[in-house]
Amino acid sequence: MRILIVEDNEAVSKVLRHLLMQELHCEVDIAADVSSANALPEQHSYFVVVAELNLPDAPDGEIAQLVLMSYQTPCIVLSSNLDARQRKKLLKLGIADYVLKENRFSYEYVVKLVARLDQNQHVKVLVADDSVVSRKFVKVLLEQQLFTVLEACDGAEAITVLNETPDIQLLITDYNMPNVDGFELILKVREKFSREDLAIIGLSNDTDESLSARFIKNGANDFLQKPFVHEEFHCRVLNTLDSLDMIRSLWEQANRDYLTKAYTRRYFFTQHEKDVSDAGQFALGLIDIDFFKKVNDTHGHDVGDQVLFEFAKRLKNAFGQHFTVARFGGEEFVVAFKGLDGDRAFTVMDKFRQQVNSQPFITDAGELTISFSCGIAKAESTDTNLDTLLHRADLCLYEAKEAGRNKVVL
Ligand SMILES: Nc1nc2c(ncn2[C@@H]2O[C@H](COP(=O)(O)OP(=O)(O)OP(=O)(O)O)[C@@H](O)[C@H]2O)c(=O)[nH]1
Repeated sequence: MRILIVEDNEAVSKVLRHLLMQELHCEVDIAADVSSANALPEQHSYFVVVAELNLPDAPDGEIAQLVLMSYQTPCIVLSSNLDARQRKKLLKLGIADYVLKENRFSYEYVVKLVARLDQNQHVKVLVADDSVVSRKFVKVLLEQQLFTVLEACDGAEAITVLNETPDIQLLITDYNMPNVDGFELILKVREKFSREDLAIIGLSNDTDESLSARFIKNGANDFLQKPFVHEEFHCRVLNTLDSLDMIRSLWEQANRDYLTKAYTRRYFFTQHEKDVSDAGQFALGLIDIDFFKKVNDTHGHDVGDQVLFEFAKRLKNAFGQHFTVARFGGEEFVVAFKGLDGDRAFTVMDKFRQQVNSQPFITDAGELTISFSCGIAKAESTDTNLDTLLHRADLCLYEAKEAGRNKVVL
């Protein structure tokens, strides 16, 4: 990512360049005025231009138009003070945002904004509104922030689009729509998409003051009364997406192991507790890497970590697409073979065992040959919980270790 700063105050441009390079690891060019900036976009392609509003050779914000029209690049405007006329003009032009140079937080905000714009390129937003004018207006605002925007003319179409495009992260929906209105839409959507899957913002020009609370009680994350100003819209959208990121990150921390990114014991139990007593086939494999302490003792903890990471990667590649792969702690892993009987689980696990043992692990200490032992237990009609199944798998694992390791025991 490459960024251009057009700023005549050297102290400001240096601080900004330092922060952008440090935080976002991007390349940054600086121009002190428009005439020196003009040559640069021919040499480089810029992700965004951060430009001062009043430059020596462009004293009235002409730079913003130049960046948007000639450079065809998103623009963040910096200013020491912005009057109402200039603000209106800039928003109408379609800048990504403006930042008032008030204190050091202003520069941190610029960095956060650039990072968010970069992320937004991969974020899909669905706008559901029966008014074409209103829908297009919201779409333009979102595209200024580099979001990919999909449209639906009512709630029914919104549901279809969401089902066809499950990676949509944000739904912005109007209240009054034919067929399926905003409330009904949210209720239907929340049956399938949880708060960590999809964020929702409600919109309405209805004057009923209970609307915002009703939207949020029905499952929306936020609500905006129409007509709204650009800045409020952008802030609400960004706040909502920040919260979504935070919820997802908490979910990841609770459900994925930090080192190997395999699922945690907690996720394993919440996901599979019921499978034990269900009518379908269910088996699990409890895995323990052999002589792992020796890897640590001989080559150090970091090499031990590399082995764990690579082992989990191989496990996920082999089974992760269809089955849950979890790290229970240390060098112990579990695979939940939902839909497989014990014999089939044994066969696939034994094949994996042979692959692991025959393909050395590349580590900082060179190539290491790794083996593991595994106990497989299948669910019986008398089983009522995962612990009893895990206990049986553990007994089989013990047998595999006793029999010399590098073995799978059913
Ligand atoms: N590098 C690293 N080591 C870990 C981690 N968690 C646990 N260990 C180590 O894993 C080792 C487990 O050793 P043991 O339980 O004695 O088992 P083993 O050496 O694999 O021997 P067997 O299971 O009997 O074949 C210990 O040395 C732990 O310190 C981790 O996250 N990283």
